[in-house]
Amino acid sequence: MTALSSSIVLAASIAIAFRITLHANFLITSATFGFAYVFARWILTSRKMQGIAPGPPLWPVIGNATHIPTESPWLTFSKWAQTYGDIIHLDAMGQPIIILNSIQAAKDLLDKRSSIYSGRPHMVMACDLIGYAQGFVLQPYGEEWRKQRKIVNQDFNQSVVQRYYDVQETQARKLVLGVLNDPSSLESEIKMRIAAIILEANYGYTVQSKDDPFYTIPLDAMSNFSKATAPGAFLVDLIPQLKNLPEWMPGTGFFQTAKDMRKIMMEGTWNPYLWARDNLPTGIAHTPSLCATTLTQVDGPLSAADEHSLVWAGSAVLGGGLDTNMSTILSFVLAMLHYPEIQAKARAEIDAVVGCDRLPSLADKSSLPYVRSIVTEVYRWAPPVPLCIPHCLNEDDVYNGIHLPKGSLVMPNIWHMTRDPNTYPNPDAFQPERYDGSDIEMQKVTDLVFGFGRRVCPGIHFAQGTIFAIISTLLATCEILPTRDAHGRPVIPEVAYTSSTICFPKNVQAHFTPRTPQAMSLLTQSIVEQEFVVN
Ligand code: HEM
Repeated sequence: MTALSSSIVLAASIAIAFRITLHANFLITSATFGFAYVFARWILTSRKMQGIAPGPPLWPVIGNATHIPTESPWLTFSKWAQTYGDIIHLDAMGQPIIILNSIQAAKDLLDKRSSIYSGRPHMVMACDLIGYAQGFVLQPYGEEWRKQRKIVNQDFNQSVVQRYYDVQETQARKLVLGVLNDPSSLESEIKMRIAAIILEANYGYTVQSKDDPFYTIPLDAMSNFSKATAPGAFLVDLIPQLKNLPEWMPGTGFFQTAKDMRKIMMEGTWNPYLWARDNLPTGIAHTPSLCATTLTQVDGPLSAADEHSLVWAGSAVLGGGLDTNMSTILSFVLAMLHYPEIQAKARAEIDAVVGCDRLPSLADKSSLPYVRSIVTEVYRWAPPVPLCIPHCLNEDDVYNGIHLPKGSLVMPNIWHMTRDPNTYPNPDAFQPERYDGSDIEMQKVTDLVFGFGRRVCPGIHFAQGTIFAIISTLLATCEILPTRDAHGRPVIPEVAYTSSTICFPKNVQAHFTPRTPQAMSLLTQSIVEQEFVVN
């Protein structure tokens, strides 16, 4: 029984006793027993007695509910590491949460014991009432999750992902032209171009404009996903029994909200897939794509079960790939505003390797170690998913003598790991030089930032293509400069982040100017050529 439910039982018994008799002695006796019960339970559930990891003091009933911060929790968990160590146990009204503050613990548990650490939390509103658990980000560890992961892996694994380089380069160039023409469009341009890459790779579909419903409806579905999974947003997640109430009952507006969100989710997930399925035989849907790979592997139509897996795998790619990539590019722009000298150094490398007569491409990646170091330093300096996506522990476990209870949410604090001053001296500084051009050192960062074990990000290689294409094109063709205030003074945004699972730097605005007239004409020319090829 959870602390919450046992305390409710206790409170109810006291209330009944109160009604039965008003005898003062009885009341005093009940109150004394009640207090003794709560106190005894508190002692029994104390950390030492349970053998659980250290953490802030546990209060009866609520546990650590009032200690868990809502603003940038990774910063508080990082500070707590000094007091409580690498593994912290929190209790949110009966829900155990384990924070892993060390690389060693994360690897020992999430990588090496991944057979029991690969679940995901179950959220009533998002999973049961709306249906988001059909996509594999929230799916429990099991057969359907495995099937969808396989579909994504076969299209985005390291050995085949080059097939999307053209799309990534083209959209990177369009993005740069877009911000050169209108720097105020930075955020919307990044979002649109990253979504365009994913929609091409998923469905062979070319986004027509920022109003295209194949682009806008999935975005609405993703924004609803964030709302539905925000901690504490829906009471039904705290009291799951509420989902059994009749829908006509006052106070059950969450049923209608769930229906509205479900409709948007279904449209955003199915419509682009149905377009791809219908347009593949006519050649209108481009290939290769994730859908084309699976659809062309069978003679005739897919079974309903296989079609379901394909549709939801595609949806998870968009869900997993859009905000993470967007956050990375915005953090890059922010870093370049704070460290302009790094732009100059990167350009010198690009000019020496690529020259001025062509644009950089993904084929140049292996010859541009400083640009690769910049990309890695962005991941380290501002990991887009600072607390990872929580894993769920499916069995009781013991690690270094610490009891880790079944059902715990396990959160590796990636932010803390990439700021460890022993590994990364002066960790707040953006210093691509710290890798000394070594890919082994850079990989140590990507090994953290893309998650752990069997749940590790399946889009890691695809993401790295998109990010490198955009960053190298921006560096090769533009000066990234601060905007100016009314008095002509440069405005450099402070380094501040939202508190969401995928965090974004706040208020990033910049001014972009072409480095040379030649850079501008190379960009325009490459788009014209690409459109000629496609048409
Ligand atoms: C900078 C870019 C990206 C970063 C930093 C990133 C990071 C992450 C992280 C930390 C996780 C959680 C891993 C875990 O639970 O241990 C994850 C999961 C996931 N990512 Fe990415 N990701 C990125 C781009 C992408 C892209 C482009 C795709 C599309 C192919 C993608 C698809 C997914 C999916 C589907 C999952 C859920 C995997 C599962 O639950 O089994 N991500 N990502």
